[in-house]
Amino acid sequence: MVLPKSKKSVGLGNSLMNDRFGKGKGTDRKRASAVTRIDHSTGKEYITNDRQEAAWVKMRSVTEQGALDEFLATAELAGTDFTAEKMNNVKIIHTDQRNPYLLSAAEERAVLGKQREHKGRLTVPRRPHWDASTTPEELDRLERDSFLEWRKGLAELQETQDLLMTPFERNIEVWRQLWRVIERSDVVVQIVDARNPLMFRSEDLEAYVKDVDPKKRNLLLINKADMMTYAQRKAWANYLKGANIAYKFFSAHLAKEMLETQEFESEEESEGESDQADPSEESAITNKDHTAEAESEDDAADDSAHGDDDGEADTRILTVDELENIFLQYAPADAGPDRKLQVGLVGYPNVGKSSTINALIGAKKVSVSSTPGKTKHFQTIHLSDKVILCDCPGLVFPNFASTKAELVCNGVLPIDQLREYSGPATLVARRIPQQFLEAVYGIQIRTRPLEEGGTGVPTGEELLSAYARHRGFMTQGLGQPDQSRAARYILKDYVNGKLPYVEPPPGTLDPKEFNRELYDIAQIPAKRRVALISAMEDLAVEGDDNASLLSDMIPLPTGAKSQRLDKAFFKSGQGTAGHLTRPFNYKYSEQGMAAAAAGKQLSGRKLRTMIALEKGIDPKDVQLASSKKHFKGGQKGRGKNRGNKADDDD
Ligand SMILES: Nc1nc2c(ncn2[C@@H]2O[C@H](COP(=O)(O)OP(=O)(O)OP(=O)(O)O)[C@@H](O)[C@H]2O)c(=O)[nH]1
Repeated sequence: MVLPKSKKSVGLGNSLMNDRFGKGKGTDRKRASAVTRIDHSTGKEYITNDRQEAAWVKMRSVTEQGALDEFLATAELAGTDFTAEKMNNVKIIHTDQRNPYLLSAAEERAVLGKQREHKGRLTVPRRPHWDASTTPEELDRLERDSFLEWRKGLAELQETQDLLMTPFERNIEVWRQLWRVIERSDVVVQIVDARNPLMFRSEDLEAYVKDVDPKKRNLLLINKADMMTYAQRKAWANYLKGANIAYKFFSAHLAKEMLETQEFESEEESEGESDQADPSEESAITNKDHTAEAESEDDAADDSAHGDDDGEADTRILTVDELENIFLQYAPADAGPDRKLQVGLVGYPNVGKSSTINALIGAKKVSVSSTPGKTKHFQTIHLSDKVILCDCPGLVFPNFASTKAELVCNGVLPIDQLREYSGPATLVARRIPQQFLEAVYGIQIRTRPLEEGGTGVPTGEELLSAYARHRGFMTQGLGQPDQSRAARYILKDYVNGKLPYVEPPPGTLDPKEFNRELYDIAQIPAKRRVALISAMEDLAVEGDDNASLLSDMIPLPTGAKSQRLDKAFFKSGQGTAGHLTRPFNYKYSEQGMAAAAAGKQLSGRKLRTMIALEKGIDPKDVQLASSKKHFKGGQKGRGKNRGNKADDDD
């Protein structure tokens, strides 16, 4: 039987035609406006009825293109008819040739070797040379030609070497913004994510900055440094110094928190002046030597070192003021007193560029507004009478990647459009210790026993199934755990740092050992921490009272102690998925913990143990004040503790 063709059905051919030429384009004169274009091969003008693209369409980031889109875009860039282009210049590259799953150790070594060999070809496109005699049309043509050459070079590298690359920016308009930012900046700051600084760094961008003008300076700003332990910062600092890379650690998150604390404290101070505070309400729980004065001293120490342990310059996480001072050190020596320093900020999407700029301008109370004029797409922000920030759109640089799973986990490939999730989930299951995953989510991951061929590490599927079952995510029909939905949640938690993992610097460091400290009990959401401690106390685990590393507290699943602990911890009613808001250095306030404990009706003894664990002191030294009213009506707490929503379910 032949089914009548629905009028609404859209075949591939139709959709391509609509996509390319638009429905009714050409016939509907009202919608189509005549545009004069230049045929770049002849230099002659011609009229086309293409709709004029809005500025945002031109600026839209193009990273992953299907073969056909890539082909059409290349033809358009070449300014020639695409049928002719097809015969001459364009080869359709299958960017998906590489195995998107994980690599074996041997494969990874081979890939890394090949990447090293071809590293020099990972270039950013250069703006061709131009001078006063170059007409805008000539420059446009030159730029397009050289951009096309650049794309061909990278396509060839991908094709002939079978190397997986980042989905680098393919829209010339975005690169044009970068060119302008580089041309006008005295210092170009590459913002990278602390969890994998080198992955987000473009070495060639630094070379390009120097090509444009040797007087220009480069700085690698390692943002999200709050996600690293001190030892991790130290290891990276040693590596970067050894490689002669100018770097600084920063955390837009901590900077924002510090700003809020300052605002809150100044509000409190002004309130306090008119209304004398009741000293008994200052702190409901204190330990013997942790008085209000001591606390303010602690705050000051915290502030000055900005979460740093010893204030060492190499590992220090800068405050906004310090960052601005560093910028000023890069001011050209020959600049006159009236000339403002121009600081270009570039980086991949999601590395925290906006957050960094917001922290900088937040401290200055500057409102963001773009300077009208030629600089339509990148923003210029007058930070002070000495510094102008130039904010470039986030863009993906050409870089190698070993697998697609890595690109997903680094936040370079979007999670919502993901179809293959088992590779990235396996990477998460390999990187984050099973005990930590179980404690964070309140799940129990059933792994295949060693004697049946299990490896002792959960597979991606085992992790996803456990999570899906726990959250009640089931597929329609067969009612199997909905792994794909579970993957979206877990991968987002990984990308936003709730499941912490920092890549070690290249060398011999073992990633497991490098990250061990990250899986600290302080990382577990408050609710689950209470349950965990409660379980420990029920079992009276001896000698572990002051242990805070989860890996110390919960031995390998095969251990007898662990099985007992698991049972107690996972007893019914303990499991709701919880979340961390801050992955590292996150100290719950005493008030916050007490509130969580009050919700759980914890005994004073357990609460004391919990606080002792948190503070690394003897439980006997913890004093509990009786005041419960402090916890009523939400915890305003001290500024330092605001935003402790660590245990929210989603
Ligand atoms: N832990 C932590 N998270 C951060 C920090 N800075 C930014 N983030 C988070 O990283 C994510 C991306 O931050 P944005 O500032 O939007 O990143 P961006 O680079 O401007 O991204 P685009 O606008 O896409 O270019 C957000 O979820 C931020 O909350 C930081 O210092 N520490």
